[in-house]
Amino acid sequence: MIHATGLAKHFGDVQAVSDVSFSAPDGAITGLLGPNGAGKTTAMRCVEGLLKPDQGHVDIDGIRVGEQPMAARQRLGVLPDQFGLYARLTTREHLAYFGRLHGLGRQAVAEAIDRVAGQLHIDALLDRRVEGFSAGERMKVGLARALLHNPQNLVLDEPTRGLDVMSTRGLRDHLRLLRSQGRCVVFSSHVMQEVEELCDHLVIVGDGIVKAAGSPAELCARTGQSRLEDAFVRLIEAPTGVAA
Ligand SMILES: Nc1ncnc2c1ncn2[C@@H]1O[C@H](COP(=O)(O)OP(=O)(O)OP(=O)(O)O)[C@@H](O)[C@H]1O
Repeated sequence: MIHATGLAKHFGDVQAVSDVSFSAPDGAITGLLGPNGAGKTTAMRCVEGLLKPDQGHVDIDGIRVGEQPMAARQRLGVLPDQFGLYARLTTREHLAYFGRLHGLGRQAVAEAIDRVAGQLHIDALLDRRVEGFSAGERMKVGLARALLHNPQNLVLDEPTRGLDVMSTRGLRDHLRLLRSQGRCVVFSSHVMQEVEELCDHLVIVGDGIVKAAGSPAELCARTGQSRLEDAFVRLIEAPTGVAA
């Protein structure tokens, strides 16, 4: 379970996030949805412990990220923007490196690689260099890396960017599987159809604040719209506080 409370972060003169709070429960997929520049990535990076917020805090399974970053990271898998892979390593070397960073021993790393390779059907990629991989292949390696230490919580920043229909469907199925296992999944997206299909809970972020939160059906009902896209536009354009 992930709780973000009162996050604020600025970069020079830019207030990227002013006040973002949300809860992402276990056994659910939570979507952070917002227009370009809304502050989604900044908020996610605070959750991941990659950015220190100016204000506010994040708790992962009750562990405060700012106070116990290593313990929090053990509970969290991250699929970063652009998948963050080292082109010169093979998939296996890549996964082994990250497994060791998570403190897994040699045998545990080998077992974890076998497990994620089976889950994500990437056996054929294990001994190839990441360089030259397609977007879908890179995504799978990034996801395998995120799941290697079997985390209870998973955050993904725009995971379907650049993926074709089959890879997108494969990812979607995998996120549903993780939900059915009781994991907490948070992802950011611009793609309305995707969040509508996948998310149990949506957090609408605009201008660095949370404009509204609820299930897709609740957000449609609250704004009197039948389509999520129309509800989203209403919520983003609503004066601060009115729609939340
Ligand atoms: N490292 C940085 N330095 C300066 N400004 C930044 C930095 N990171 C983010 N910003 C600014 O903060 C604001 C929020 O950016 P952020 O990337 O969090 O938004 P986003 O909702 O993820 O956008 P997108 O959907 O376009 O990826 C933007 O105005 C962006 O230019």
